[in-house]
Amino acid sequence: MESQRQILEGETASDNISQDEVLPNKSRVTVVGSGNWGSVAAKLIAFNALKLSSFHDEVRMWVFEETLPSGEKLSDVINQTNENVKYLPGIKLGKNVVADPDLEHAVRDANMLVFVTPHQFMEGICKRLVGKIREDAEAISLIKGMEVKMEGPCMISTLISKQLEIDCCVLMGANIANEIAVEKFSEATVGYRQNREVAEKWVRLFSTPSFMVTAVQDVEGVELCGTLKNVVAIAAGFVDGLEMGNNTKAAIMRIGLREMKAFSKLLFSSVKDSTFFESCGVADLITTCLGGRNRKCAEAFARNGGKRSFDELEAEMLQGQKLQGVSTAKEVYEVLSHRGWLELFPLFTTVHEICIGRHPPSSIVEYSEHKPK
Ligand SMILES: NC(=O)c1ccc[n+]([C@@H]2O[C@H](COP(=O)([O-])OP(=O)(O)OC[C@H]3O[C@@H](n4cnc5c(N)ncnc54)[C@H](O)[C@@H]3O)[C@@H](O)[C@H]2O)c1
Ligand SMILES: O=P(O)(O)OC[C@H](O)CO
Repeated sequence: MESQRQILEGETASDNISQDEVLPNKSRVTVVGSGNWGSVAAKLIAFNALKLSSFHDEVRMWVFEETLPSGEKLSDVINQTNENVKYLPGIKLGKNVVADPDLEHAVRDANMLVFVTPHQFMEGICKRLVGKIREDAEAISLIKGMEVKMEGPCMISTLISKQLEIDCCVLMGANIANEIAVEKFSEATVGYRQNREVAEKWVRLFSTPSFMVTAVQDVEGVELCGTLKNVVAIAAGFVDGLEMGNNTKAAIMRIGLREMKAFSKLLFSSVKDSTFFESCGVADLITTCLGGRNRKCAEAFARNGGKRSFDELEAEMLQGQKLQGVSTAKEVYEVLSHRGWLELFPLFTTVHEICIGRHPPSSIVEYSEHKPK
C-alpha cells in the first residue's frame, strides 16, 4: 500500500501504477464535481482513502475546466498546488487528490462515484456518463436539488440511478463546506434505500474525527430535507435583509420546516418523521438559515428592494459558486401548481413569487394570512 511518507514527500498516487495489480479489490473513488463542497468532500475522502486499507489511495476529482485570470487551467493549478484556488482557497486537499478535467476518464476506473455539482448540471453530466462507468459502480449524491419533469418531480439520486442504472445513496446535513474544510465539528446523514452494508461503506468513506456521519433508511426524506431547506433559507435571507429580527426568522424557519415535512410526505408516504431530527433535517435548516449562501444573497436581494436580480447578485457575491434555492423554489412551485397544492404551501409559494418579482420581499410575512386550515 502507498504510504503516508510517499504522499507527504510529494509522490502522488497516480505515479504508483502497480497498486491495482497488487490489491485488485480496493475500492476506487471518483468525486464528480469540484466546487466549494466538492473540494471539501474530496479532502475528507482523501484523508480516509489513505487511512483505510479497503480504499485505493488515489482519489480522482472531475474538474469542470476553466481558465483562471492568470491564464492557467484550474485543473493544472489544483494538481500543482494541491489546492482548489478558486472554490476552496487556502486549503490543502491531500496529495492523493488528482484533478481530472476529462469526465469520462475521471470515472472510468472508479467503483464508488460521489456526485457533487450544482443540481442544474446533473442531467447533462448523467447523459455523458451513460455506458462510461464500471458495471459494479455505486453512487452517492451530495447534491441538494431536484428536477421537475413532465411526469413530476425527480430527485437527483433518482436521476443518477435511472440514467446510469446504479444504486445511489445520498449524503446531506448541516454542512457549510468552509467550516468542514477547517475541521470544525459537524454531522451528516447518509440516506439509503435498502442495502445497509453499502450505506456503511459510504459512512466509513466520509467519517473523520470531526465529521460524524450516521445512516438512515430514508433516501427520499434525507434528500428532500437537503433540497427544500434551500427554499426556506431564501425566506430567512429576506427576513434578514428587511431587519425583521430573530423572532420573525425563527417563525419562518418553523413554518418552513412544517412545509418541508408536509411536502416530503405528500410526495413520498415512506418519508419518516425521525429524519427531520437528523443532521439533514432541522440542523441543516438552522445552519443554512444562519450562514449559507442562499441566505446571504436573499438578504442582499431584500436590501435592494428586489431591484437587483438573483443572477446578478450570485455572480457578484459568489464568484462562480452557485445558488440552489432560487431554482429549487421555482421547481417546487411547478409541482405545487401542477398538483393544485399552492394554497397548502404559502411559504414555498411566496418565496418563488418574490424571487420572480411578483411580490415585494416584505410579503414573506404576509403569507400567513393565507395559512392553510
Ligand atoms: N458549498 C456548501 O457549503 C455545500 C454544502 C453542502 C451541500 N452543498 C451542495 O453541493 C452541491 C455542489 O455545490 P458546491 O458548493 O460544491 O459548488 P459551488 O457552488 O461552489 O461551485 C459551482 C461548481 O459548478 C461548476 N460548474 C459551473 N458550470 C458548470 C457546468 N456547465 N457543468 C458542470 N459544472 C459546472 C463549477 O466549476 C464549480 O465547480 C450543491 O447542490 C450544493 O447545494 C454545498
Ligand atoms: O451555502 P448554501 O446556502 O448553499 O448552503 C450550504 C449547505 O447546504 C449547508 O448545509
